[in-house]
Amino acid sequence: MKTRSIWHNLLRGYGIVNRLTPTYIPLAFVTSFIKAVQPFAVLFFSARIINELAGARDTGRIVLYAALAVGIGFILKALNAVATRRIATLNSTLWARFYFFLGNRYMQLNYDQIEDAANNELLADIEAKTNGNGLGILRLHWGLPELLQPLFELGASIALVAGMFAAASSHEQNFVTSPLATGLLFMLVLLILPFTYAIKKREQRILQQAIEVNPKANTYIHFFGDYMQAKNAAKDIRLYRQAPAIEEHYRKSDGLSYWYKFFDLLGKNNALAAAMNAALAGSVYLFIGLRALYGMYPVGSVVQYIGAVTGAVGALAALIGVLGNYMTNNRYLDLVFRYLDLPDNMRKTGGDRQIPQGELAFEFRDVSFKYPGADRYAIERLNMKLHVGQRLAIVGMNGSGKTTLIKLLCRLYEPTEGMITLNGVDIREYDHASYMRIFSVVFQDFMLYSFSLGQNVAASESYDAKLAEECLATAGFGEKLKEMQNGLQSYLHKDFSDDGVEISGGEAQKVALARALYKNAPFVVLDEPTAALDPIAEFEIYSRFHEIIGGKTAIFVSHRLSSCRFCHDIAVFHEGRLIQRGSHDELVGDRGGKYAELWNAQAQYYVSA
Ligand SMILES: Nc1ncnc2c1ncn2[C@@H]1O[C@H](COP(=O)(O)OP(=O)(O)OP(=O)(O)O)[C@@H](O)[C@H]1O
Repeated sequence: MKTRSIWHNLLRGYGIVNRLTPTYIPLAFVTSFIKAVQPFAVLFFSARIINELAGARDTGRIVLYAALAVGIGFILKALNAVATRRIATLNSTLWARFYFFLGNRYMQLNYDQIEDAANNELLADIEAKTNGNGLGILRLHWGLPELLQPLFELGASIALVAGMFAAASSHEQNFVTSPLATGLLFMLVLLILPFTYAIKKREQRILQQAIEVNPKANTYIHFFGDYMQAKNAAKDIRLYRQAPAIEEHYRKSDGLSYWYKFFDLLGKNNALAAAMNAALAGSVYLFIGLRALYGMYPVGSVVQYIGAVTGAVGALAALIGVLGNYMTNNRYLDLVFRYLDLPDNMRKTGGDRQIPQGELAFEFRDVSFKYPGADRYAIERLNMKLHVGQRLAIVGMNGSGKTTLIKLLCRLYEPTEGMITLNGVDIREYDHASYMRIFSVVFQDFMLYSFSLGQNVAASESYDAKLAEECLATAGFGEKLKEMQNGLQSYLHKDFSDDGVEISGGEAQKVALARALYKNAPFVVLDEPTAALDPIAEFEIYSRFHEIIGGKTAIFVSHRLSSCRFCHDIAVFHEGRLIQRGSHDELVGDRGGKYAELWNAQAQYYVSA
């Protein structure tokens, strides 16, 4: 994929830095300016003081220069301290803000984009390059003072060295004092720059190899870093002795040899740069010293010009390095922008129709669906109607397409062929957000977050406590709630509170059910809602199922066929096809049918020997 121009990426990247840490850019300008100018201000006044000492010796002036040097130095230092403190706070929060920014984008992606491995790999790559190597947006953030400071230093050096040229024209006595000699000195300075450029370029090439040598290296480190500490992996790690396998992956994934090469080169380059700088500084001292001997400059100006010329060279070398960094970083900025520019399918396909008032009826019209990259249909030519108030149970063997059907209904995926309609209109024509409001779903792999119980039930920061308690009681969590010291305010898990409560899998399922009830949507979809419940809790839920669901429509996926009996209507799926539909008695009566086969297979465990 083509990398976008560095200017485009820089502008967009700094736009993001500004959005994440709004005062950072002006503060970076202030601190860089102060840091750059401060030594030159001291240099300037020191030169004036020496000139006075060597010349007119006017005490008043000397005191004035000293006072100005100290006063300006003090003001600059104080300003710098304030700005630097603020910058340090912003630096420490940027990382978190950036991850929140990436996470927010992730939440906006369409579900099929999340299940797309390429998108996940892209995100892992961005996180790894950001976290492991400080590249991408973070690099722009850290890099700004590195860019600005030498720019200001260059400006200040040029301002201080200007007098050197003015003096040159009026003092020509010999070669040393001639303008040609000034020109040669600058040629020497300019000659060093291409060397510096070549050195930095090589450094950047090796750095890039080190970063790219094993594109998965950081992804592995990231993944295993999380996995090794994941609470829900702890049991498997111990029982399947996964630690050696993890170590092996870690070992394979390291690209250390390139890093050694990079640091080795960096050391050599630094030594070479130091030698070049020393040679240059020597030449500058000699040149300016000789000119002072010929009376071309007052002695104080020697200090000023030497400081300014060497400062300018240092600033130029630093700028070359920083620009190299920016160029290397461009491809990592591109990764971030590729991720941010992933198409917004969810909004694009959503029309703006509002959900009709009154009765709602869904229809699957010849719907087929294949997961991206799959060669087999997960749902094939499905024709099915669903009316308000209906209780539909969906049964079938593992992998028969039950959960996929729910994902299609909830618009997490779009049909590959055919369409799903609501009151005769393609569901894609409805406004996405209002469409989502008509479903309360409990998925098999539901998630609760480590916030308070009440916030979990309401899925929001604030909640109606009475309603939350009622829903919890209806879902069978009433007794447990009474035991919880802080009631609805009890935190689940200990991530955010030491008093957090650990709940069992079945209790969590009850909370998830309460969350679905709290939402009070007209369609309730329950995918294996009682798989983790004990037999008594399960019996309670099913015996009160009609009371719990009320006038709502319920779609209910379960492997426990006995719990489907209360549904008016049972749909049997097999290999992605709807193969039977009817009441329990009708389906059991069809002795050669799949339902009877599943029913009999399950029933035999309950028949006493
Ligand atoms: N994200 C996915 N990508 C590719 N294929 C998938 C994905 N999710 C499910 N499948 C495949 O689609 C088919 C139907 O899966 P689905 O989850 O709908 O089955 P299910 O009837 O709900 O199964 P179970 O009873 O085990 O929950 C299976 O063959 C499964 O392997």
